[in-house]
Amino acid sequence: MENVIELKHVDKSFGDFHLKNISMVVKKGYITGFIGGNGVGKSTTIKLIMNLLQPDSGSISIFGLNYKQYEKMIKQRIGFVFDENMFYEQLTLAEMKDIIRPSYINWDEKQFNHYVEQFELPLNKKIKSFSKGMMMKASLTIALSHHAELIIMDEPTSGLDPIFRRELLDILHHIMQDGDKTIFFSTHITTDLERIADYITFIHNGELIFTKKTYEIAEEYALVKGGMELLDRDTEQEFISIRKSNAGFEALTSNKARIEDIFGDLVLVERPTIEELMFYTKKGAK
Ligand SMILES: Nc1ncnc2c1ncn2[C@@H]1O[C@H](COP(=O)(O)OP(=O)(O)OP(=O)(O)O)[C@@H](O)[C@H]1O
Repeated sequence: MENVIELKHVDKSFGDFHLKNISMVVKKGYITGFIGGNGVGKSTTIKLIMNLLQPDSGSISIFGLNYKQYEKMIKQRIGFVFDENMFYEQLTLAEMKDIIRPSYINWDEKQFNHYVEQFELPLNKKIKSFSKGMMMKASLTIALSHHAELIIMDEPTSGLDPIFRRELLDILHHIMQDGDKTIFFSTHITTDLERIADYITFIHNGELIFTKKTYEIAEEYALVKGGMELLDRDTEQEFISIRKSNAGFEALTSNKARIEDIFGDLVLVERPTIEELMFYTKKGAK
């Protein structure tokens, strides 16, 4: 399976913040969701992947190519969708398109018109009058009109209402039918991932926790609930983190099978949501 994005031992520091020894891959033909709490390094990683920042050490390759020699070639093949407005607000979408079009060898006017129609975007209204949802659709239209093979999105669903979020996820799902495309997107909204992500990459405090197939997470991780009498110094070591209360404990494990061996049916073993996974991992790291 081809890796569209590959980071090897990437480090990047800003003052107190360190992105530490990140090695990760994004596989071709899949949707990978990129999760982590506030300020853990998601945008920094995306900027490194886009060559908007350079790593202090380590290497980054996109489509197997490095930015030093092949920047132009790589950028032709990426569609970058920000959560911020990246257009000139005083222009209309038609005018903006005329500025962007010459930069792309593969620009496809028919495709542009197709998405403008599908997304019901006004061509002749100033972009400053666009809602956040319209802006997102415009951004995606541009990415799809130059036949980007890799679509990278930083928080595409933040600030969108639930109906539009769902619509956007459907659009992304539809884009994937093409087979050649790869989507990498960061989000805080974990239910979005449960809906469409094939892989999940999780970072915390500048460190990569894992990249896993979404369904594997449910197989390996478990939320375990039981009585306090089951916990002692040894059994506590089996968990990533534990929340204790008068009613008993609730804890996260990354080794569901082992917990089942140790506790049998003395505990309740449930499938964690991605939100619970993030919550307990953060707690465990403290
Ligand atoms: N250009 C910069 N100069 C200095 N510090 C920066 C710069 N960019 C990011 N940081 C710091 O690096 C850390 C990680 O930021 P980053 O934007 O990557 O996090 P994030 O995971 O995307 O967070 P959020 O989900 O809140 O957007 C933060 O502490 C931030 O303040």
